[in-house]
Amino acid sequence: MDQAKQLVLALKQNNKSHVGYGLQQESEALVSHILQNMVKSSLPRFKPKMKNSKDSMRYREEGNQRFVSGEDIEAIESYTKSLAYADSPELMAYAYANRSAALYRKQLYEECLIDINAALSLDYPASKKKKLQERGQNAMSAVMKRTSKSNGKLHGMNRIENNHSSDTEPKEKCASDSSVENDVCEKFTLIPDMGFEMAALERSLTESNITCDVKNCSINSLDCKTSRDIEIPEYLANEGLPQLAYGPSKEAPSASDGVQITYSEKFGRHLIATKAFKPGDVIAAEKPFASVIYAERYYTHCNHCLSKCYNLIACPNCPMALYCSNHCQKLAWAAAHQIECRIISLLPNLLNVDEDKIRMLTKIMRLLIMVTQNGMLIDELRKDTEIAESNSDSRTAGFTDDGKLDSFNSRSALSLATNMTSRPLIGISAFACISSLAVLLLAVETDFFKKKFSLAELKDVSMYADIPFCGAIMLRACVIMSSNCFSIQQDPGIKSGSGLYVLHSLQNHSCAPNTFRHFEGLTMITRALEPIAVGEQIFTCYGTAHGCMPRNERKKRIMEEYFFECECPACYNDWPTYKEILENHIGSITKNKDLVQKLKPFKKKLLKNKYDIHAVKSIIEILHEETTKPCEEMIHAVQFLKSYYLGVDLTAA
Ligand SMILES: C[S@@+](CC[C@H](N)C(=O)[O-])C[C@H]1O[C@@H](n2cnc3c(N)ncnc32)[C@H](O)[C@@H]1O
Repeated sequence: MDQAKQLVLALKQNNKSHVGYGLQQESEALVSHILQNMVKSSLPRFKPKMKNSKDSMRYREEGNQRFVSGEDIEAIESYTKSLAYADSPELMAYAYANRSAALYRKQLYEECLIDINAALSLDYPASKKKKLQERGQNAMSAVMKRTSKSNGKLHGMNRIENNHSSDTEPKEKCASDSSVENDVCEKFTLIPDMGFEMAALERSLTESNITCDVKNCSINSLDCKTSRDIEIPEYLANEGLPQLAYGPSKEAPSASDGVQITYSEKFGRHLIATKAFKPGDVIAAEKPFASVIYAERYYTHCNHCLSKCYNLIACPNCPMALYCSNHCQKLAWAAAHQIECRIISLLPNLLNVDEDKIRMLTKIMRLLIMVTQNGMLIDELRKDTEIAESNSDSRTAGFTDDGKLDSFNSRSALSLATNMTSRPLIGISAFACISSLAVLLLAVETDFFKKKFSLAELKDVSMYADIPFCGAIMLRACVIMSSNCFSIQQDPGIKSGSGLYVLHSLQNHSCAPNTFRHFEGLTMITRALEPIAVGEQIFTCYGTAHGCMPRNERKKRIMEEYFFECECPACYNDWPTYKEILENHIGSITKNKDLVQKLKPFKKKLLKNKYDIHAVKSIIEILHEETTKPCEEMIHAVQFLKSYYLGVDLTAA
């Protein structure tokens, strides 16, 4: 048997627990072996995607064509690409100016003004400035009109300050005396030329002394949200921030004090209710330990906070990372991008645009960067790994010294389920190759290991213990992330990235879960979908809801991706899909006169006010008590509850 296969088998067979710890030595041996072979073989040349005028002009032209055909949103995306690839102030200015035209036509006037200011502050040709300024005046009038009409708060203002306005620039005189309009003028003054700021920006990024603290990065990234404010429906804004039912748990502060971490052979670690939950109660609220944007959202969403943004600004070095604000850009640089910047632009050429591999590589590299704080804490991580590996208790694996599962602690993050024993050899081997490639790129392309190595230096990789150590951490990251990551959906139906949420990763799956999740910024919030009694397990759904997928398909997917046989009530009893239930009125209560009578007052309340969420919760409680599933009315009621918190149109529910 060849050596690599033996090493993979050792990883599967020596697996001491189902969680992340206990495999460091075996993982290092496997990664070292692959690395050694990679270094010996003739690797393709690492050729990065760089900013360049040809691509910038090509995307601008693409944007122009889309603009002419009336496809404004698509044009905005093309102009954003043009901006990302621009390698001169002039090309950047063109991209901003053209994007402002599409934004103007889309009636996104505030965003339009931001881009006009950006173009004017760069090298926009003097001969074309007049037209741009005219557009700016028109956009400004439209904003003023809109603002005085609503007399409300103006959204999106921070970004103009964050991005390109300058306090030192003279402000244009206001045409009106009204205080709202004065405010508008203050925020949206068209600025004259400010010169090219790229060098200054780069300097400020490099010199930035923002510490790489996961907790703070996440909190700050929420602060930068401006466009989100507009999108949250008023009824939700009035609800205030979601509060954990019963307050935070002492053992797992991101969870409610009404749940407990438990372990069993059958379920591994999981969450059990120790107090009763009502529909809508918040069971957990958590920011991600690490999150990454999906490549298909590079030019529509902020690389750091993952929010949708029409005014993305570009990383000065690479054409792949764009941000909603300078604030997010600085946080991203400090947290991980200073290392990743070089690598992400290599991947498309290196991995032949295999999206799954690129996605996994970016995720594991991000996790490594976070757990070692940009490579500064490798020794500390090594010591901590030893402490963590000495705990053989599956329930408390990865708990901190003060006995907590901490959402922002590396030890806790690296303790999540790996499914190593159940994985096919080929899957582990593929992950080992991706991890070896990732650590090799870090060693030869960045200063992550304090210096840049040449390939020749790495012929005997055992001389540099940090390299196989970090490669092995990334191998663990592969298996952890493939079993635990959640897609992040800040806007219903739009998955903008993927996040590792430590506490949420302890939730097991059911195709008929008793909870649902939604996002506020990067924070994931889990709420009870129906009453949950003391002693019941908290279940989430891993993307195979019984209503939308037939049983065989669900079971196959769950087995292939999560390695267990789903025995939830929907699978066990082969419940029909939503379509079948609704078409055939399965479990309908219409013939149960008493129950219909009981629900009447709440339905009346809802007819009066479709946002009366208390009435919906009462209906769910009554149906939960008095019907068996599947039940047509229950489907409507829980759909309504979900839609309410997801902020989607309630009339469609
Ligand atoms: C995100 S983790 C959930 C927490 C996990 N039980 C643990 O021990 O950390 C996903 C893994 O948990 C296990 N799992 C999830 N739902 C399960 C269920 N309903 N029954 C049995 N195992 C389940 C599977 O091994 C799955 O790959």
